[in-house]
Amino acid sequence: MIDVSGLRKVYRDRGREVVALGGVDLHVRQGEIFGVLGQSGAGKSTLLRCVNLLERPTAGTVSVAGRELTALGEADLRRARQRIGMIHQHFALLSSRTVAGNVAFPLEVMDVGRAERARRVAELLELVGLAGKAGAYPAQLSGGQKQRVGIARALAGNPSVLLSDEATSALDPGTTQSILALLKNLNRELGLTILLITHEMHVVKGICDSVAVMRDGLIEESGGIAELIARPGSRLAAELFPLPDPEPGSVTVTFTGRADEPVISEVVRKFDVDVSILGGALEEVAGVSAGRLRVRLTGGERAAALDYLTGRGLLVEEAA
Ligand SMILES: Nc1ncnc2c1ncn2[C@@H]1O[C@H](COP(=O)(O)OP(=O)(O)OP(=O)(O)O)[C@@H](O)[C@H]1O
Repeated sequence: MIDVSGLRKVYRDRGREVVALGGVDLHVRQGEIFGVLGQSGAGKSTLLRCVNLLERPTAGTVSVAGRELTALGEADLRRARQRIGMIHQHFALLSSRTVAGNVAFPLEVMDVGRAERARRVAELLELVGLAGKAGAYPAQLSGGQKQRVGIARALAGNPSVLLSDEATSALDPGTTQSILALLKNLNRELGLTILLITHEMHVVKGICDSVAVMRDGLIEESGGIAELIARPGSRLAAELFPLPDPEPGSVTVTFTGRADEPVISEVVRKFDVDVSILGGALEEVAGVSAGRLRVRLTGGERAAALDYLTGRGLLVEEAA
């Protein structure tokens, strides 16, 4: 649905070149929620703004829903952008317009007639749970309600893709959860593809199917969440399950979706090893439980026990 290839963006800042994107490839499948995770300055906002060409890339191509945006002239690009919604950290609402007026704004730009506009605004406000707030002004709304208006406005043009620029970063934890739940619902019910950028792991954990980890203008790793966690040396796994540096001889076992299988008691029984637990963490990620356990295995048939764990589909990493 979104294909980004060889994307570079170089800013010129007081005679100096800043490489914000150093050659980024990204593939977001139709109907998925894809998170781009990274620290401040990693290049996330630049990447998002290049996807709808608010920012012109220095090099590379961007295609959305089968159209190469980087090949379009301004008029075609404006039309293509109507099918790409965007929501912002600080909502970007017009303070002089009511909730209904804000949601109607893109429909006015698209020349949608008055009656159809009113019907569509009512439908969108219902969809985001704000049916009773049509006449309120942004200053009279909570942060979560403002973001719901932002989401309704972003959906006005029936987009196939929604871009989210740190949409929950200005919200408290409870409100964040309700906005994430709304985004997940829209993704499921409308088949909306969502590309979101965030510096918050709990956003990724809560709703993303796939993730790319960015640093210094490059993607360090990307893929389905369960697949990434199971990849040796995964940065995502290290951030999700922070454990101290491994002691020599210790073993780190990473698992997804099998927390209730008694594998540890099995290896103790089958291979006569002693298992000491040194640390561990368990999380619900993308709807499945996943975790990391740091253990020391001694005695018995240690090597066979490790092979058995690998054979059961667990990632087994032994510290030298
Ligand atoms: N208009 C600009 N002019 C010059 N440099 C810029 C401009 N916009 C961004 N940069 C630089 O590009 C790099 C990437 O910035 P970007 O805002 O994309 O990162 P980010 O990961 O979104 O960070 P944050 O979460 O803090 O917004 C940074 O070094 C930033 O200083």
